[in-house]
Amino acid sequence: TLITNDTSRLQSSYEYIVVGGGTTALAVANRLSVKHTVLVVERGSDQMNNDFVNDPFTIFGTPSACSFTMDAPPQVGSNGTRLIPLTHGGCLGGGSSINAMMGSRPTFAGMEAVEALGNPGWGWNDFLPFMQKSETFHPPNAEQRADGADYIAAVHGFDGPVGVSFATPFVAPALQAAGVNTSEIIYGLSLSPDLGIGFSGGHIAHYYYHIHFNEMLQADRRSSSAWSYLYPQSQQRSGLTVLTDHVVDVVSTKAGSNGNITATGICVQPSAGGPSLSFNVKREVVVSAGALYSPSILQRSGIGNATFLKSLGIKPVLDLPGVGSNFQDQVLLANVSFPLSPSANTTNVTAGDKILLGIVVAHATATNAFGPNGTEIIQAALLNSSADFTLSVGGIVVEEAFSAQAAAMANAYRIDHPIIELLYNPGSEVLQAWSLSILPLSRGTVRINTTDPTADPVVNTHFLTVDVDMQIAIRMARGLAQAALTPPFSDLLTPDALAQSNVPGPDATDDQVRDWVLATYTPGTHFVGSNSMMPKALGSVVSPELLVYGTTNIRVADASILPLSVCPHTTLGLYGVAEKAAHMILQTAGDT
Ligand SMILES: Cc1cc2nc3c(=O)[nH]c(=O)nc-3n(C[C@H](O)[C@H](O)[C@H](O)COP(=O)(O)OP(=O)(O)OC[C@H]3O[C@@H](n4cnc5c(N)ncnc54)[C@H](O)[C@@H]3O)c2cc1C
Repeated sequence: TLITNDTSRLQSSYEYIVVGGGTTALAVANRLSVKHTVLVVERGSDQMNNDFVNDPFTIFGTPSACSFTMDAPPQVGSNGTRLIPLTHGGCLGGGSSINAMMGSRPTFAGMEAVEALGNPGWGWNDFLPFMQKSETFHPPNAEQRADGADYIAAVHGFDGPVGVSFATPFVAPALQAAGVNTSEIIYGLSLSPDLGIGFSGGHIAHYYYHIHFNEMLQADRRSSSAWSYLYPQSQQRSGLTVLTDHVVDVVSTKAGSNGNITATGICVQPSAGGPSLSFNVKREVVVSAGALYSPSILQRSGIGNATFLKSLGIKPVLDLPGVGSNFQDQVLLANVSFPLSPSANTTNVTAGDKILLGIVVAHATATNAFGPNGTEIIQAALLNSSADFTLSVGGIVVEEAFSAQAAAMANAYRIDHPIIELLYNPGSEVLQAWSLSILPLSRGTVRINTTDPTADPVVNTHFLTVDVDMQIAIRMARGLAQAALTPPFSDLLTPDALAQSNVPGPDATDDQVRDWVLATYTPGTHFVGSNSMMPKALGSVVSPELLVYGTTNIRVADASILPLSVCPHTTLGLYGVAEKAAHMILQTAGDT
């Protein structure tokens, strides 16, 4: 594999061009380049030898050469005042080179909802084999099993590129045990044998991570898509060229006789500035720049809302109003730290210097979180939600997109999709409990405001603008307070830990909790949906084959295609998307 930032080493034409060198992109490129020439173009740099990026125990959130943040402007869902930071990965590996490596998957109920939105072939049973193809799962060893880890072999893969394993040794067994027991009490849940079984029903689980812990494979290294699909000796491809430090400006197209358009290549420029240059494509262009950037590339290429594009001086080649709409993310209550009791200051609780996030997690269903009628309460709230605000801001482009998604979500909750994730983090001075909403209904937009390819798009998140999302966020905050007051987790904290944390106590009114949520929440950083896969009549962008509607050979393969936020954490699901995308592309090429 040739990885370079020097364009003089490149050919002028490739069979496939992959736009972006991130999580999904490198997996797609790996599979296509077994038999075909492939060019990957990544805006960021190659950080292969950067130990800070590779080390899975680097303190999460520390800025790195791969970590970038843009701000969403203040809006209703942020009290009209706060900027909302949108952090993303910007080197080879993309988000997988900076993320917290928590290895969850979408659920059975979630993938059924995706399929029900007009996407045959995307239900759990069809999708699972693609997730399995991507992974080498490392079963827990005797020591980890003794501490509570378990797995179900039938749902895993054992010879894919991505290393997935429990931490070795278990990070902080005493905290994990406390987190399990407290979550059992708060949500009435029990320990699952494996969090990747598409679980129906809420559960508690010990997290596994996308980390190569295995000495034979790669010891203690982040299993980013770069370290899984690109760098290892076993993954070298003579047909694969990766151009770094170059930003893709547009996909060049020509019109066909039947009204469809066909990609002929791409136009790129050095990320640091300089003259543009073009590459031709013989077969397909795969846009994989992530949910924040893929819509921008389509928009610059003249694919999007024609009126909007004209307002920026861009000649529309395809009027596809859904490009950049249906953007969504979960809401994370993460500014929550509880002071550690001095008596609990042991590495069994604090994890010493090997801190990983979310070492134990509870996935609560609506019934677990809202009581015996929880599912009916949330279903009614979803089905009675008004589309007016979301339609007015462009979060959806046709009203039916909102009702169809609300109905698919309501059905997922009927099956028993989780609604809240509660997770516990170790630490030497404080312990953290965080809470993540999983399946929001609020929808935002990603739109360029300039044709400069190096500029960030404007992302209007519109988080928490649909009331059901706020109801869930309030329940999330209540769960955090309960955790701080419920033994055995509370036994690890100082007696005044809840007051010190600023989390509203049990006596706070819903209005007080709402205010705290609006002042405190951050994005889950699992951005999806901005080029959604749904029927075109719902104002969507790609078909179930991931082809951009109205094109013969432009596919999108990244988090932007997910119409719903069905993954508690996205990465392992996105490797499934990548494997499925590559399979469909190779089918079109007649290779499978
Ligand atoms: C801080 C953080 C923590 C997270 N923690 C977890 C976790 O614990 N577990 C989990 O499963 N998920 C986690 N995620 C989410 C997960 O990492 C992302 O959802 C996933 O990486 C997105 O993959 P993608 O392929 O859609 O896009 P990305 O991986 O973002 O790849 C897009 C790539 O395209 C490049 N690009 C963009 N525009 C252009 C252009 N014009 N030209 C060329 N290149 C371009 C970008 O530089 C980037 O490398 C986290 C994310 C963040 C940001």
